[in-house]
Amino acid sequence: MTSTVKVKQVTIGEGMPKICVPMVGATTAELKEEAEALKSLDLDVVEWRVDFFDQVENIEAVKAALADIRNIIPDLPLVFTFRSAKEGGEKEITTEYYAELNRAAAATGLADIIDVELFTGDDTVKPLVDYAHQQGAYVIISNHDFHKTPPKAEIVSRLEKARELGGDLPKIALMPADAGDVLTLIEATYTMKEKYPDCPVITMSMAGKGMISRIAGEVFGSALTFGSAKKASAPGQIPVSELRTALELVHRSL
Ligand SMILES: O=C1C[C@@](O)(C(=O)O)C[C@@H](O)[C@@H]1O
Repeated sequence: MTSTVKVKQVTIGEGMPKICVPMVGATTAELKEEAEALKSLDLDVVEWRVDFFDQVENIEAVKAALADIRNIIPDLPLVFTFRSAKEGGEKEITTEYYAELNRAAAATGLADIIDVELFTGDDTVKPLVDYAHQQGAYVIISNHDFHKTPPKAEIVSRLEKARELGGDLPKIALMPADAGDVLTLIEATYTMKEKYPDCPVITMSMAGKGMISRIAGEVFGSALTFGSAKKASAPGQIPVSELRTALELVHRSL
């Protein structure tokens, strides 16, 4: 278990939360255009949301698009994410294909971090995490609920489970019904920070009410935050430049 995750020139889990921008293009042409546009933004990490890609069911096409993206942004840390429909993503695929897709991405060596959904099932998650590590990739183990925020103990237990399964970066994104739910997410984040200083976590409360959680990570213990470029991949994300300003404001006050 590492205490920070160092990817290329970026150390996640140290200092200001790192800004991650999702790429949501549907075609290779759109993805290339998006990757080009990212070069002029003040960001730290890029996430390819491959569930938006119209050829996601063709592994060779996915690998080719990954290589194209890599060519355009060779030096930026890249997260490979297939977000399933049940966790707020664009498409549903079989568990078998999910594992195959993520293994193929890890094997290319082009993605620095692979996002694996916690609730895919331990029998799939554990071997996938081990395989990604063997290929030299880090792993985010993630969970999303676009409808509600569970109690604090449940949030902590999911993040702990992600850590136990070998996730380098446990992650959870939850929808708040009210401001109390935002506090619950933040409290769970702080508990993880206190209990496991060796394990950076990524947390966010979504939509407008949850936005505060996307800028307060340095105080409460979330190591990475998602900002939008052209199109947000989840409710509550704010544009990268505003996000940087807010993170710097918090940072300077500490
Ligand atoms: O898991 C996450 C977090 C996220 O859902 C958000 O709320 O910012 C955005 C997704 O692209 C990413 O994979």
